[in-house]
Amino acid sequence: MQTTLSPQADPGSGTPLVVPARRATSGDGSIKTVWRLPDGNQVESLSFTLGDADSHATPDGRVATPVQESRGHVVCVSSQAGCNVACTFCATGLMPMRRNLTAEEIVDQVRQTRLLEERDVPSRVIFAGMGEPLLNLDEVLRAVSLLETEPGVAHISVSTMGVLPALDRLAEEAPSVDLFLSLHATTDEVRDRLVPLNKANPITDILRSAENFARTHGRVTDVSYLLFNGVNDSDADADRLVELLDPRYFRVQLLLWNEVPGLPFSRVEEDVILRFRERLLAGGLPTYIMPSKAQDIDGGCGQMLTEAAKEHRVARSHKAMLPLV
Ligand SMILES: C[S@@+](CC[C@H](N)C(=O)[O-])C[C@H]1O[C@@H](n2cnc3c(N)ncnc32)[C@H](O)[C@@H]1O
Ligand code: SF4
Repeated sequence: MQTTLSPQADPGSGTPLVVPARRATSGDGSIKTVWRLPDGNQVESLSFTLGDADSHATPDGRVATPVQESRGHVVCVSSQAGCNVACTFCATGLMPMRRNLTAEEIVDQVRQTRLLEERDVPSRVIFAGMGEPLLNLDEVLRAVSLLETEPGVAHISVSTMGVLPALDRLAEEAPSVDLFLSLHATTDEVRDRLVPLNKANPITDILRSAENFARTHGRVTDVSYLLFNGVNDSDADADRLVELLDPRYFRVQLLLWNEVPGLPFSRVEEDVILRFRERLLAGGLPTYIMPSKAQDIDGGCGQMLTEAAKEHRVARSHKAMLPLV
């Protein structure tokens, strides 16, 4: 269900920096909001609940919730309007990079979500909406310190493609943050084609930095792995992942791709993701499947702003760059 909203001022905290332009509620209860920024740019956030049904067994029989130890309400915020990393599978990557968000605009996505939604305050905020947080690190670090004192926010996570040396700076300056590293490939050859900044930040380098992050913080790093049909879903990929990741420092969250029309990828079937998970578990690597949220309302980052994406699809020529499948 999608609704168009008029901007509303919040009498409690002055004029909001982000105002809801559109909202859509999924059958699974997730809510996607398109926020209008003061200069007219737009970004998206997603709020959802993690429950027991979203938990998965680890190799030793323990149960791990997908977003570290947090259950409850999660708000996924944007840190940039657009993203110039231009990952070849991502709707946001198809858009032009407009600008970095300020720390206040990032935090206001959480505050305004709390005001709009009649549910508990978010227990976790995750920087996994539009944009690459490490390419807006100063503002993201300021936002993290503001969120640390925000009512009800118990956990803060940053999801990144891995940008060096910004990742090392995040480890040093944000000890409260949990890290999600978006890996999505087990060889540089494949990752170069999925994530253009891999050429400057190859797998070995970002994993070394992420391992250091986990050691420094005393918490495991979650490695996000999106499965693409015929691209990165083989048994050999699973075995390479086991070789690459030390289970003392990493665990894997497997994800299904939200289809973005026009992009040359396809989502794997459920039996493939289950087989892949079993192979990682057999190799001793803690692994869980992150349930897809908001499938019925274009839940993937940037997907509600796909009109903008379509305009720029031809100009960015992803297909020409990427004869992957
Ligand atoms: C949108 S990104 C934002 C944070 C950061 N830029 C990153 O890439 O980790 C958050 C996660 O969503 C994933 N993602 C992007 N497009 C997706 C899609 N269409 N379906 C599922 N996940 C997607 C990314 O790979 C990443 O793991
Ligand atoms: S996946 Fe992340 S880094 Fe890549 S284009 Fe999308 S938002 Fe940017």
